[in-house]
Amino acid sequence: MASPGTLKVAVVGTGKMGADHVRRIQEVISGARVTAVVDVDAERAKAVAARVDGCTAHTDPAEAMASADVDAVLIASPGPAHEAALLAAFARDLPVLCEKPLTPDAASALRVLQAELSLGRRRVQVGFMRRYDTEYVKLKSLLDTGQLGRPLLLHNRHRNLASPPGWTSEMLINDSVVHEMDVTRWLLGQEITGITVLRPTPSANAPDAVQDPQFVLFETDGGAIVDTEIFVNCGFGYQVQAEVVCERGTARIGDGHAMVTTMAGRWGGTVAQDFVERFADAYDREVQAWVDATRRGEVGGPSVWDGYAVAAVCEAGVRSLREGGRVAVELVERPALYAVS
Ligand SMILES: NC(=O)C1=CN([C@@H]2O[C@H](COP(=O)(O)OP(=O)(O)OC[C@H]3O[C@@H](n4cnc5c(N)ncnc54)[C@H](O)[C@@H]3O)[C@@H](O)[C@H]2O)C=CC1
Ligand SMILES: O=C1[C@@H](O)[C@H](O)[C@@H](O)[C@H](O)[C@H]1O
Repeated sequence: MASPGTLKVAVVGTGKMGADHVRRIQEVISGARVTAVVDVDAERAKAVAARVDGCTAHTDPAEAMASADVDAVLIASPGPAHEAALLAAFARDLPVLCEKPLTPDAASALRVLQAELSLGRRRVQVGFMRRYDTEYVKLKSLLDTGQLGRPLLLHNRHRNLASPPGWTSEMLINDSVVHEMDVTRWLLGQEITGITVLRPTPSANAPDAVQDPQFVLFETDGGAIVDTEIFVNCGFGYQVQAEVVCERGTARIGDGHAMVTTMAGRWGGTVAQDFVERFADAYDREVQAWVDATRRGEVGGPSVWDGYAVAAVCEAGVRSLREGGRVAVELVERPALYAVS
């Protein structure tokens, strides 16, 4: 039995991330429990619900949100389904943690932004979990002290073991580099104004017709240049690294290994195999922060503005990938509701 004040959460989408968030809420974090799960695949929803005491299974997000036993929503369905689920949550004035991307394109992200603006207050935290990762938090704290001086360059590397079936060249931008877009804006406190996607010869290990790797350049309104190598069939593991070059020094994250062993004339560690392993702590802290803020009646973390700004960069990035060359990023004026993100 949950204690009074426990947040009753509906989880929409019970695939890889949704099922992991259900486990996290039930077994890892405090202050919340899962009371409903939703999936268009009814059998999958039932299987996940069966593992949680008192949890109901649904195929329609709006039906689950109508339950008196739900007071917050975690959206972990695919990006194209997010807008409908977000609008259903707004209709019930429910707080939301929405997995990235907020929505798959700038127009739909702007509709969500307008809908939240018409509520007059923030209801959504967007799931850019790197903002909760210990290493990224340390890097951000150091940059914010100003000791290193002005950031001039940011180098990112983002490697996945292998792309899942059905992966496309555009998904390297929309599903993967979307994280570097968010951390660039967050770490530097600057908006991205232009993007260029370069296409090296694809790896022989990339599925047919998938442009992998890609090399992506951002320019920012503060004059920084940011590069990201995205390689989703690197074949050896999951690796995310970032190095900021500033006027008086550099700072780099992502090389850490939990343990280094020395044996038989060699030393070394292991490489994580996927994001669930690499960012486990970050997901825990992200969901705990959402639960804690929601129970205090507050909303924090990455906002709908952040989701919209990144959606606009993704859209420009996909155009650059398809047509070549630099594509400018155009944003609407930032509303006062999102003055601090
Ligand atoms: N923060 C991160 O590092 C990561 C975030 N994600 C994000 O999490 C979300 C889910 O991704 P995965 O779990 O990897 O996908 P998945 O394909 O494993 O699971 C998605 C689930 O949603 C269900 N679904 C589809 N349409 C639905 C709808 N309209 N309503 C309810 N359920 C629906 C599917 O049947 C499936 O069970 C995506 O937004 C993705 O971008 C995914 C991986 C890592
Ligand atoms: O969000 C994620 C996935 O959707 C995406 O496919 C991966 O490339 C990212 O590393 C992961 O964090």
